[in-house]
Amino acid sequence: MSRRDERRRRIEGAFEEFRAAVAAALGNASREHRLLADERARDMFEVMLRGDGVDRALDDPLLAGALANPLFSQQLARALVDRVEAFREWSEHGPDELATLVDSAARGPASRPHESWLGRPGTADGSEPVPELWRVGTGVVRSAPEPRRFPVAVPLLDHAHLHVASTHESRHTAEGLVENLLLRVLSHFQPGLVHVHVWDVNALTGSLPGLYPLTRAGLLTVHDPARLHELLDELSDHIRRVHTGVLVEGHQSVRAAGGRRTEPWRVAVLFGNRRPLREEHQQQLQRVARNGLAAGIELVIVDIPITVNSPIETVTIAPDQTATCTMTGAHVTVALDPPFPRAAVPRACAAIADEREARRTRQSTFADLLPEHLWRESSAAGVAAPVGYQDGEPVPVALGDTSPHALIGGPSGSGKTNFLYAMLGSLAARYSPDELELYLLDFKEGVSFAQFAPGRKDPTWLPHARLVGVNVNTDREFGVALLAFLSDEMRRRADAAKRHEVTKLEQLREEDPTGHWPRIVAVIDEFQYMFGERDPVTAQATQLLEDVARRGRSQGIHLVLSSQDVSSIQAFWGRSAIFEQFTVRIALPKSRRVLADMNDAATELPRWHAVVNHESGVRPGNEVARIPDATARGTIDALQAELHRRRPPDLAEPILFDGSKVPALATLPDFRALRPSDGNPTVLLGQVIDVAGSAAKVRLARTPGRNVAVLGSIAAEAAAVLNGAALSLARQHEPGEATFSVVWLVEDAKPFAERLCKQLHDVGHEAFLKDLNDVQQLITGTAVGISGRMTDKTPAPPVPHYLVVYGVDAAHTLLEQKDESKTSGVDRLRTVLRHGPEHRTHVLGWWRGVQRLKNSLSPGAYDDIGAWVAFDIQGKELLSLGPEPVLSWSPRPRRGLFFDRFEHSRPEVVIPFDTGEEP
Ligand SMILES: Nc1ncnc2c1ncn2[C@@H]1O[C@H](COP(=O)(O)OP(=O)(O)OP(=O)(O)O)[C@@H](O)[C@H]1O
Repeated sequence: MSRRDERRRRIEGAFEEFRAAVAAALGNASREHRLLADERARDMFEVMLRGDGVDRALDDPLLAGALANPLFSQQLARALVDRVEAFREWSEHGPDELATLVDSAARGPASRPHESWLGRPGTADGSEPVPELWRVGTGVVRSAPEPRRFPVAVPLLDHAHLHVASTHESRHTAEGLVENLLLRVLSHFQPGLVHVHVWDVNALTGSLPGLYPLTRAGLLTVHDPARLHELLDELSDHIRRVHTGVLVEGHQSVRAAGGRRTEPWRVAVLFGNRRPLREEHQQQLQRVARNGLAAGIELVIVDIPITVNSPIETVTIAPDQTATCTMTGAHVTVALDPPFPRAAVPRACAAIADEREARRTRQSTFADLLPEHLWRESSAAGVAAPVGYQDGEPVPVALGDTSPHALIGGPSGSGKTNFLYAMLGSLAARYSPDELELYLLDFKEGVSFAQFAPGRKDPTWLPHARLVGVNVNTDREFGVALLAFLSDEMRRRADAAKRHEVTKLEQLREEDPTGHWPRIVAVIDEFQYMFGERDPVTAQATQLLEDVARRGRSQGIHLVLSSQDVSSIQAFWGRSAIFEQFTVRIALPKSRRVLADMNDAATELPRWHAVVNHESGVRPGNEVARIPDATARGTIDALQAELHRRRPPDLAEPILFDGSKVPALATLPDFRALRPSDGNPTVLLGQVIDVAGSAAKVRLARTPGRNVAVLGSIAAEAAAVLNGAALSLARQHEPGEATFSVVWLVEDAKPFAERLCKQLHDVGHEAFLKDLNDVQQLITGTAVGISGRMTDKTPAPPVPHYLVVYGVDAAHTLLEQKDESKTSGVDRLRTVLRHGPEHRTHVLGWWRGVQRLKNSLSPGAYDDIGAWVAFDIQGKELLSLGPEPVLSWSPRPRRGLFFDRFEHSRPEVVIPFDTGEEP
């Protein structure tokens, strides 16, 4: 081998070595690199797997290779285990919990299989909670490791509208879904409680054919494709009417008003073609959607792109007929229930229509007005109750802040009293006496409200009644008294509200939850009597009526005025401030002027019907109702018996004001409250006309003028006042502490005087019966005694002395005679009248007329008679003794006019007492 070859071989060898060394080095690096790359690929795979979710990864074709690669099998296995773990809670409990939830929130036809209800009309009357959910199909969580099925249901009526979006391929599934839902709803409630409207942009007929039998019962209306505006107008009108009629302020929806539902639901189904509606329709539909739920309007919008600003549930149906809905979210695939059997649907609808017709033609009774459960409603926001029915639907009357007062008109015999009974019964059954108080006054000759107070035949009474006035037709003052009472109560409530820094009763009730703040409904039947004359009573009544009508609404005080003929009531129509407040108008057949001028609905009204209008009588507010018989036996009387039985044990009986009754002195609270005392005694002269039934009082102070005169020709009337006065004085003195001189100067009065003496003796007092023979001596003796005390510098304390004199004027001739000191009896009487009161000597005298009083006393002496009660004397005769308002007084049987110069600016009417057994 040459040296050259040798070197080459060595070089090559060295290179070989180098290459081997380099190769070895490079081989190491590449292995390292491969390992690193594998690790990184595994990490990235895991990130992808978990980031997008195992399910999506499993379905992703781009990842198919990676998923099959054994390199990643560990990561895949770990992610699958974790997924099962994550779903464990859901898989074990979720579907079952959902099933239970749907079961409880969607009772009966709302979720049960159709076999158990389809074809049987529903019974729910809306007073029970309405199902919150309605079943549409079965759902499954696509990604769950073990796909378990659960029922899917959506909220409807009162809770949410429904939007269904389908494709051309799935439209028939959408129609099936809508039909199923409508059948569930229609079959849950009593026929008539749900009305369906259908509008289809593409078809006059054709959509939802299975429901057509409902048309004949008026439960399905199919609208012309070209007339969507008519349907939308109808729905808008309905919302407005419900808002003014049934939704008294604060009632959030029709479901709150009056227990049993008073308004049917209206379900409007609109089928579109996936193109937007015209702009104006779009806007109107949005308005209906916004305000409809509270008014009982449910929109089912199919394939109309629209956004609405109110709760709405969306079901989206894919071309493969699977659906998703907003209720369950994007991960749940819903298999919608198949349509109910073709033949069964029209049969079921026919059954509903038949039942509805049967209900409509059936005469509704008083019992139908009553709720299933008594006394469940709250009057915080107002009161509402059905008063009758129209086509089987209840027609309510609502009184609240927005419809504060009601005016009822109807000629005699048209059923006004019956209407009032129906209304009062329906209200009293819903609201407990703690929620509602009734003040009932009847100016009719009859005694229509008497039955609400305890009577001899029927001792039960209506627990809500706080006052019942009957036979008040001649006492218009009682109307004034009631209005004055309401006005005072209104002020009391306003003050309480102010203290709590609120303005309305509803807020006051919230602020003062333990307070007793019921709504007050005051009914005045034949109220026009109050305004019958041009006199101070009418003036006062008008002023008070205006006060209560304007300000009662926010204090929960509501007036219901009824009359045979309201057309001529000046106080009413002449004062817009009054009648504008009477937004509820109820017109019975042939009534005039109760409704607005152009609204003649009452003329056509059949017997026993009423137009109920909550919009001040304008035509669109008309609702016609047939009023059931509420007067027959077993109606209002039976309800009253039941309510009476349930009354709270400490509830007082209503005050009964019976104009034909004579108040008994002995039982009068004001009389029983009298006790001996050191102060000035008070005489009770009769009962004034007020809500409390209080007595007319005169305080016998030790000042001039504290004598009392009775003026009139009838001894019995005079005696009722004088004896009542004397007996009330007797209660205020210990026996023997006062002297009573009882003098009869006319024969008619003798028995009354004798009886008074006996009654005074019976209670331990000294009473001296005197007559014409003794009168001169009595007057002289008394006058001399008084004069003596006046000159005496240190007189003994005076002994109270009451001279009860019947027929003072009869002694005039006798008293005109002068005695040895040249002083006449008339002068002595004057001394007694003038100076007696300061020395506790008071005259309670009867003069048989104003002229006789004037004749028997010198002119200045009239001033010494500070208080008087006049009976059969015309007002103008009394003008010399009292203020100008006496002029309007015309005497009436068993009523006196009372005036106390020290206390009154105007006289008051009094009812004389029954002071004990007749003589
Ligand atoms: N809805 C009704 N269904 C059956 N009978 C009725 C109905 N309404 C009233 N009646 C009967 O008609 C008669 C007259 O009714 P109601 O006394 O209510 O009339 P009114 O308008 O108050 O008459 P008036 O002013 O003369 O008393 C009564 O006998 C009553 O029972």
